[in-house]
Amino acid sequence: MVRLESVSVSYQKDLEALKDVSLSIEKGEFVAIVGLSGSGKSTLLRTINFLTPPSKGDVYVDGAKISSLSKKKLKKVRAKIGLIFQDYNLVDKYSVFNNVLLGRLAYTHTLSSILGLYSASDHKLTEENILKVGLKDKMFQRVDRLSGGQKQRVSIARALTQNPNIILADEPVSSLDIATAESVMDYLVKFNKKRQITVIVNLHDINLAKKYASRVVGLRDGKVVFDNSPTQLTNEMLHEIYY
Ligand SMILES: Nc1ncnc2c1ncn2[C@@H]1O[C@H](COP(=O)(O)OP(=O)(O)OP(=O)(O)O)[C@@H](O)[C@H]1O
Repeated sequence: MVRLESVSVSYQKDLEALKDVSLSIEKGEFVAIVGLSGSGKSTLLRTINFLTPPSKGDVYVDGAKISSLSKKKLKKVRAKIGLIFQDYNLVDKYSVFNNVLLGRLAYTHTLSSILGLYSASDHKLTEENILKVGLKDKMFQRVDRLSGGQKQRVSIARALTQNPNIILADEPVSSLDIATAESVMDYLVKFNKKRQITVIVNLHDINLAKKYASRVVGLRDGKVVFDNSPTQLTNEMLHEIYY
């Protein structure tokens, strides 16, 4: 489903953010990427959808080598990858409904999207996904009036509206208190299990990674130093990743 073959990323000469990373992630996995600040977690996620091109190595998504794709084909691959960010990335002045509807953007003709012309099935899907994240009563409220946890549920609903095969989430719960963070993680796990969506999530909090992920990848200075089940995260391994 997602394969990185000897991927390195350099932002500047003599500074590699990722160093020879090879990973293979199968459909339906729930993978947490952990590591210190600056270890390369965001770079790894951005490399998967080609927002950051690798300077060496290859990335494959659903069997397609993404560096070789035409613009049109890359857009198609990206349409199937939902993105969730720490700062939600919502349009503040839009309602919950209109933010979630934006998940259909990649499938909509540019002119139609400018004119706000989405199909009846897009509207239906949007409504269904808002209900699935428990925001029925907020459907037509502006998102800037919502709490952080509610905003993150809107961005999950928007990602779902893409009908994604993969969700990439970059520190999705770092701004939230622990109870709210867990409720957001519960939603991610629910959709991972129910719809077999592959979830790859960067997490600061190792306890959340242990609790929710089926696999943990530990990065240190751009290298993979751990790749196993969370049950294998011994003190020695934590030391390897963090100290
Ligand atoms: N756009 C950029 N230009 C130059 N250097 C960058 C850029 N983005 C990241 N880096 C550098 O690449 C390295 C990895 O950064 P990255 O953001 O991937 O780490 P991270 O593990 O996600 O960190 P954090 O947990 O703080 O978000 C760091 O040394 C960082 O300074």
